[in-house]
Amino acid sequence: MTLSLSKSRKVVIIGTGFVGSSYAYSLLNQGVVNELVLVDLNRDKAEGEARDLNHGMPFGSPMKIRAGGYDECSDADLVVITAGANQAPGETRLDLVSKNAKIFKSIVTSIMNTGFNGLFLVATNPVDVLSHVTLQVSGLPKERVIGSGTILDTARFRYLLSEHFQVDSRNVHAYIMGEHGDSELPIWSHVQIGGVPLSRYAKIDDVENDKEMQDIFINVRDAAYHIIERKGATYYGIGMGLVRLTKAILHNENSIVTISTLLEGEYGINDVFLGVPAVVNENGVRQILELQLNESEQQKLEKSASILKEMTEKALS
Ligand SMILES: NC(=O)C1=CN([C@@H]2O[C@H](COP(=O)(O)OP(=O)(O)OC[C@H]3O[C@@H](n4cnc5c(N)ncnc54)[C@H](O)[C@@H]3O)[C@@H](O)[C@H]2O)C=CC1
Ligand SMILES: CC(=O)C(=O)O
Repeated sequence: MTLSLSKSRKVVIIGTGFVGSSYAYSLLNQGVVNELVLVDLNRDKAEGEARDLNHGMPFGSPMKIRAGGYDECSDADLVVITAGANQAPGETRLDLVSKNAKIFKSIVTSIMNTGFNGLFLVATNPVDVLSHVTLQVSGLPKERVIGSGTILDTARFRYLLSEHFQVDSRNVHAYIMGEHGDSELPIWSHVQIGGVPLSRYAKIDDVENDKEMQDIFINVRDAAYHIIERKGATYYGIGMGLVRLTKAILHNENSIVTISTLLEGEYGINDVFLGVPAVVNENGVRQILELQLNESEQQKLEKSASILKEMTEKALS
């Protein structure tokens, strides 16, 4: 169902490559915003995408789509950053840090110079580190800088569990937390199918050490590598994940989603962006959910945080 948009909602996408254009296409299909502006270093690319998307308008919901410059950010509700380098086959997300941190410092400065006073949603990798760079350069309150974090990994996890157990993925409740990357972790202790804890549903005593469950997690963690080897990039899943977050924000949904946000003592971790479940609404991150993790999950989360902290310190220096 398409929601009626009584309130004007303007989104600017910075970077109209695979991810930015997939997000735009998904926004048009789901009728989430009134106004969408596409900005790219390659102005022709943004212009071409805007024209192509506009030709789908009679099949979607009425909205305004155009290519533009940074000045369009001055009255935007949400700026979504998908600009920068993506991984070559075999490259990790963290390998992109120096290239993309430099690009981000310039992009975020240009946006703030327009007087922008909305929310940032960051998808470029390494997303946790670049969300922190965005927070620092923008000077905005922390709740207004959101990274897509582990929203995609969580979706992959729910999908693979749903395939394994042959249950609709919307009835599988599960979280991937930590880095959007190699040190991420599955929160097995909180996986539920239709409200039934996984160990009970699947009759597995030690879920965390079960070979089939471990294989599912490895396929989640390594999904991007598998796709990049085959088609060069991933973009549909994250495009839809970004729309989910856009709806949570602009429609003030108070939804619980796994995003990257600055931790200040939650889970005993300080001053690092990482993926956690949080309540998101039109003001941004309202509240981080503090799940009761078991000892092994807590240790893995702390390890992931320490890897990100080291990378972030380098990127911010
Ligand atoms: N967070 C997530 O779950 C995911 C993140 N990604 C990340 O998204 C990013 C983008 O990936 P793709 O779209 O595949 O790359 P792409 O190469 O197709 O597109 C990047 C776009 O950014 C533009 N760009 C570069 N510098 C710019 C600047 N200073 N200002 C404006 N535009 C600029 C380029 O012209 C290009 O159009 C990568 O870092 C990738 O790793 C990709 C998939 C999932
Ligand atoms: C590329 C990337 O971050 C992903 O597909 O998870």
